[in-house]
Amino acid sequence: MENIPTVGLGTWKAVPGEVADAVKVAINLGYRHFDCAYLYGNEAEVGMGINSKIKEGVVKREDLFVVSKLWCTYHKKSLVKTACTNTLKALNMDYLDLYLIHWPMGFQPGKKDVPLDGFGMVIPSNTSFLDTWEAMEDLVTEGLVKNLGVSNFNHEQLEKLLNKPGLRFRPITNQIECHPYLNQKNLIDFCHKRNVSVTAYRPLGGSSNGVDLLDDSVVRKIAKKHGKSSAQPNHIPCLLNCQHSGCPPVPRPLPHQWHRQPVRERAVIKVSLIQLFCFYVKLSFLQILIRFQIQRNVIVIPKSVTPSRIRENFQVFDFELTKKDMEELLSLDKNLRLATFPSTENHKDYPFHIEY
Ligand SMILES: NC(=O)C1=CN([C@@H]2O[C@H](COP(=O)(O)OP(=O)(O)OC[C@H]3O[C@@H](n4cnc5c(N)ncnc54)[C@H](OP(=O)(O)O)[C@@H]3O)[C@@H](O)[C@H]2O)C=CC1
Ligand SMILES: O=C1CO[C@H](CO)[C@@H](O)[C@@H]1O
Repeated sequence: MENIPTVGLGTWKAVPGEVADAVKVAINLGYRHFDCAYLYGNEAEVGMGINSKIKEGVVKREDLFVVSKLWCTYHKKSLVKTACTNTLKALNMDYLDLYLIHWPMGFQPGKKDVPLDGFGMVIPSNTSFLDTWEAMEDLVTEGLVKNLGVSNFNHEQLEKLLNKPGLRFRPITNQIECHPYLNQKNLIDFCHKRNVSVTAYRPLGGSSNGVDLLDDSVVRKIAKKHGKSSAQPNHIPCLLNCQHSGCPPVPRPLPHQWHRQPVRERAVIKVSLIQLFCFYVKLSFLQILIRFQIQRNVIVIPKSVTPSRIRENFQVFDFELTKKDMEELLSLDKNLRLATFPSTENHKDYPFHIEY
């Protein structure tokens, strides 16, 4: 079983036109894991970003860990290979490192990704994820995919899959929503006990209809406490270019001295410095949420198309949360699930009717 790089780049809602550049920036910064899906409608652009870095010689294909997901309208055994080859064509790649069943629920095949009935509820297919898994296993045998996994599976569904008679390949991960307001402790414990890793999606509160975890006082407190904030002044360019004790050192002799600036100008500069400082500290708040997952042995795939954030989200290996920080973050749980997929609630395989 291959190791999945701990921090990957999420690509949901990363629009074509932005995402190829984001991927390139990420590769330059050291990201090696990319989380894609047919559903996100941007695999061709993600592939362009990755392939251009391979062409430049910055990375080799084998250095990367590219993940995609089988959408629900392709659960019929006869459609699984078509779905996978379409994804490979879009990405312009020969193989995937990991292919996930995106949801345990199969939908009626067709042009609509989420086919709905007159009541606005999803039209299911008569498939079972155990059968779908067999077709997924064929993809490994045929060399199109290196590893298999699942996403949005509850513990009973995962257990059922692990106990499937004649299982040829085990799922290596369960990709699930996970952040301090839905910490998934029980499901994570369950997966880890069965040697299935967990990948946290929406780790920062989500790309769409999310929660603002920056507003949480505990998250803010822990983030402030960690060197991230005290390290920030080094990143702040000195607006005055002076050597006043409150400013970071600058490399060359200075034309202007802080104490010689007019009072009004000093006030304006102070405000700018504070704003800049807050900007950086705010960014660092979210690093805490990524670090939180890493320290729980959970793989994490924050999404960003903003270069400074892509960088920030990867700078999470130079500090450690204490046991108390971890406990405090865990205590924030309020079972707040963001990705509830309400139109699928009546589906026989809807995963969220049981506790975990
Ligand atoms: N298996 C599944 O069913 C699901 C899988 N996923 C996967 O998980 C990934 C991550 O989840 P996602 O829903 O995207 O949400 P995230 O929790 O990763 O949050 C992404 C949002 O946070 C912003 N952001 C990122 N970094 C920072 C930062 N340092 N400071 C401030 N804001 C920041 C992004 O903005 P911007 O881009 O503008 O910088 C974006 O709006 C998805 O992209 C997808 O790959 C997601 C949902 C379901
Ligand atoms: O990956 C995904 C992106 O988010 C969607 C809405 O929550 C999910 O349905 C989907 O699984």
